Amino acid sequence: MTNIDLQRERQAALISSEDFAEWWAGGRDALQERRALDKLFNEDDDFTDPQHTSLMSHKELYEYTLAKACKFISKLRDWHAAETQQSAIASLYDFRMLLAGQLGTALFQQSFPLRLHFSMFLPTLLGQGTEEQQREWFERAWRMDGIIGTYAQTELGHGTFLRGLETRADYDMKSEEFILNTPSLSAYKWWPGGLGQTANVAIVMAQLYIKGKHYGLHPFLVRIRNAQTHLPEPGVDVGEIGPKLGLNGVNNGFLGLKDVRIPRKQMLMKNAEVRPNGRFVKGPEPLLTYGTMVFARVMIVRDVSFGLLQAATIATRYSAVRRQSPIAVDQPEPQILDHTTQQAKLFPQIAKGIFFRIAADVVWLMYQSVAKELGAGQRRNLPELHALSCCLKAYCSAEAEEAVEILRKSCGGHGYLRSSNFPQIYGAVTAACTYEGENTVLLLQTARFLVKQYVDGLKRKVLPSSVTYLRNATPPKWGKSVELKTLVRLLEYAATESIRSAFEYQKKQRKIFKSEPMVTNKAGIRLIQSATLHARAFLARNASEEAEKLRRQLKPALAEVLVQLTEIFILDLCLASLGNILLSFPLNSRQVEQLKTRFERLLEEFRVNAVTVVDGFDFSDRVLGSTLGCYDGHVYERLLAEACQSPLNEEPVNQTFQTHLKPLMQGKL
Ligand SMILES: CCCCCCCCCCCCCCCCCC(=O)SCCNC(=O)CCNC(=O)[C@H](O)C(C)(C)COP(=O)(O)OP(=O)(O)OC[C@H]1O[C@@H](n2cnc3c(N)ncnc32)[C@H](O)[C@@H]1OP(=O)(O)O
Ligand SMILES: Cc1cc2nc3c(=O)[nH]c(=O)nc-3n(C[C@H](O)[C@H](O)[C@H](O)COP(=O)(O)OP(=O)(O)OC[C@H]3O[C@@H](n4cnc5c(N)ncnc54)[C@H](O)[C@@H]3O)c2cc1C
Repeated sequence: MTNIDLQRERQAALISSEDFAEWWAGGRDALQERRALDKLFNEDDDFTDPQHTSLMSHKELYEYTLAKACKFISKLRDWHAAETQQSAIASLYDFRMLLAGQLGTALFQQSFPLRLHFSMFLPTLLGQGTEEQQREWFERAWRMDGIIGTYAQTELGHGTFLRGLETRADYDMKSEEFILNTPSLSAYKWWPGGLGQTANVAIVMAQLYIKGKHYGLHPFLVRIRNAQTHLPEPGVDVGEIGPKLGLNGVNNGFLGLKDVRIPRKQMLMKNAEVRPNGRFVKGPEPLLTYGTMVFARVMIVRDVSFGLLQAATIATRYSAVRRQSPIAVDQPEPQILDHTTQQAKLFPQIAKGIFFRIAADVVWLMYQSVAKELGAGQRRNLPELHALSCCLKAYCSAEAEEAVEILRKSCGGHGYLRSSNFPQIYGAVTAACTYEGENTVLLLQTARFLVKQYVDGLKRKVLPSSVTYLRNATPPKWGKSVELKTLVRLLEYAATESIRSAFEYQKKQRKIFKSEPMVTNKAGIRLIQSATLHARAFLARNASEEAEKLRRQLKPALAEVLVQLTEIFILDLCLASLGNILLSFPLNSRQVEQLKTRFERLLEEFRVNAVTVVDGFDFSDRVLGSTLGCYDGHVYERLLAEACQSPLNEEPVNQTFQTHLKPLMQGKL
C-alpha cells in the first residue's frame, strides 16, 4: 500500500497527473509510445541491476555496463525496426532517437560506453562526411557492423582552445594517405567517451598539413582497434583514463598515434577537401567543422533538464513522506513539504526543469532549420544558433547542477546516500558543465555575438529574433500588479544594460590595450554576466510565450498550474538577477517587496499540486533509481533493505576485529 501521506497528496490535487503527463509528453500518442518503450525495458529482468552499481569495482562496473549496454542496443534495434522503416539517416534525427537517448540516460545511472557512438560519432559522420563517405560509413556504423565509434578531439594539453590542438595529419601524396601523429605527451587525445576499451574507430580531430603547410583542424576516421581481434592497431597507444567523479560507466580514454596511415578518403570532406594531388579545396563554411559541437550542445540542454527533473521528483516525493519539526506548537510534526523554506528549495527547481526542456525543444527546431539552410548554402542564422546553443548549454547545465545539489540537501542526511541516486545524477549533470565546451568559454562566445548585435542595433539594423529586444530597449512600465510581460521586459532591459555597459567598458580598454583578445580578457567578467542575463531573458520570454499558448490550449485547471509554474520560474529569474535589474531600473523597496510576496504566495498556491506534477513527469521507479523517490513512498523500508545489501553486513563480525581492533583495545599494537 502506498504511504498514507502520498495518498493524501494525490487525492487533494486539483489536477490529474495523467493530464499533466499527456501535456508533458507532447500528446496522448507520444505518451503511449514512450510508456510502451519504458515497459519493454522495465519488465525485462535483464535490465535490473543485481546490486547497486556503486558497490562494483571500477573494472566490474565497466564489464557489467558494457554487457547491459549491448543488450540495450540490441533490444532497441528490434524495437526501432518494428516501429519504422526509415533510412538510418532519417532515424538519427527522429524523435524516437530522443526517446531512446532519454531511456539510455535513465537506465544507466553512470551512463554507458556506447553512448558516444550515437551522440557524437554518427552525427559527425553526417555533418562532416560527403554523401559518398556517408554511404560507405554511415549505414554500417548505424548497424555497428564492424564499427564502434568515438569522437576524439580533446588532448591532454588542450580542450578549449581548438586551434592549439597538436595532433597532426600529414598528407603523403605518393601513397595518397594521411599520416597521423600525436607528436608530444600533451598531444595525446584525452577524455573521449568509450575510447578506453570499447571503440574501434575514432573520429580524430587533427591539424592538416600538406607539403608542410598548415590547413587547420579537420576530422579523420582512424581505425584504432582491429575489427576482429579488437587489438590496438600498429602505432596506436590506447587506454582508459581512470575513475571519475561520476559517469563511471563510460570508459573515457587516451590515445597516442605514431605514424598511423589512413587512406585519403578517410578525411571527412564535406566541409573541406584534399584532392589526390594534394590540392586543398576550402568548403563554403569552414566553421562547419565545429558543427557536431553545436548539435551536442543543443542536446545537452534537454539532457540536463531530464536529470534535474529526476532529482526534483525524488526530493518532492520524499518531502511529502518525511515528517519533522512541528510548525505549530500544538500540532504533530508536519510533512517537511509544509516548511516554506522547503517549498522554496523544491518548486523553483521543478519549474526550471520544465522550462529548460521547453527551451531545448525550441533550439532543437532552430537547429533543424539552420541545418537545412546550411545544406542550401545559407549561413545567415548560424551565428544566432551558435550563440544561443552556447549560452543555453552553459546556463542550463550550471543551474541544473546547482539545483540537484539544493534538492539533495533538501533531503537531509538521506540525500547523501548513494542509494538516493542524487550522487549519480549530480555526477552526470556536473560533467555537462565541462564537456562540449567549458561553460565560461561558451558564455564568452555568446557575449561576443551579443556585443556585435548591440552595435548593429545602434545602427538600426534588423536583428535576429532572439536579440530583437536589444534594439527597442525601453524600461518596462510598472503596473499595480506584477504581470509576466513586465517581468520579461525587466530581464531584457537588465540584459541590454549589461551588454551596453560591457561594450562601453571594452571601448575604454581599447585605449589601453592594443589587441582585441586582451580587451576581451579584461572585460571577461562583465561579458559572462551579460551572456548569463541574455540566457535568463531568453528563457523568460520563451516561458511566458508558452504560458500564453497553454492558457488557450489546456483544461483550465491544468493551465492554471502551469501558469503558476511559469510565474515561479520567471520571478525566480528576476530575484536571482536583482542586482543587475537594480543597476538598470530603479525598482523601489515596495516593488521589490511586491516581487517577493508574489513569489511566496505562488509557492503556497502550488503546494497542493506539487506531488501530482512530479508524478506527471512519469518517471518509473527504475528510472528514478532512488530509495527516497519511489512512487509508493516506502522510504524507510527501502533504506534499510539497501543498507542490508552492503557487503560489510554479510558477516556478523568483520575479520579486522581480530587483526586490528582487539589488539588495539588490548594495547598489543
Ligand atoms: C541523469 C542526468 C543526465 C544529465 C545529462 C548526462 C547524460 C549522460 C552523458 C553521457 C554522455 C557524455 C557525452 C559527452 C560528450 C562530450 C563530448 C565532448 O566534450 S567533445 C569536445 C568538445 N569540445 C569543445 O566544445 C571545445 C570548446 N571550444 C570551442 O568550441 C572553440 O574552440 C571556441 C568556440 C571556444 C573558440 O574557437 P576559435 O576557433 O578560437 O574561434 P573564435 O572564438 O576565434 O571565433 C571565430 C568565429 O567562429 C564562431 N564559432 C565558434 N564556434 C562555432 C561553432 N561551433 N559554430 C558556429 N560558429 C562558431 C565564433 O562565433 C566566431 O565568429 P565571428 O565572431 O568571428 O563571426
Ligand atoms: C565527462 C567528460 C566527457 C568528455 N568527453 C569527451 C569526448 O567524448 N571527446 C572529447 O574530445 N572530449 C571530451 N571531453 C573533454 C571536454 O570537452 C573538455 O574537458 C572541455 O571542452 C573543457 O576543456 P579543458 O578540459 O581543456 O578545460 P580548460 O580550457 O583547461 O578549462 C580550465 C579553466 O580555464 C578556463 N579557460 C580556458 N580557456 C579560457 C578562455 N578562453 N577564457 C576564459 N577562461 C578560459 C576555463 O573557464 C576553466 O575555468 C569530456 C570531458 C568530460 C569531463
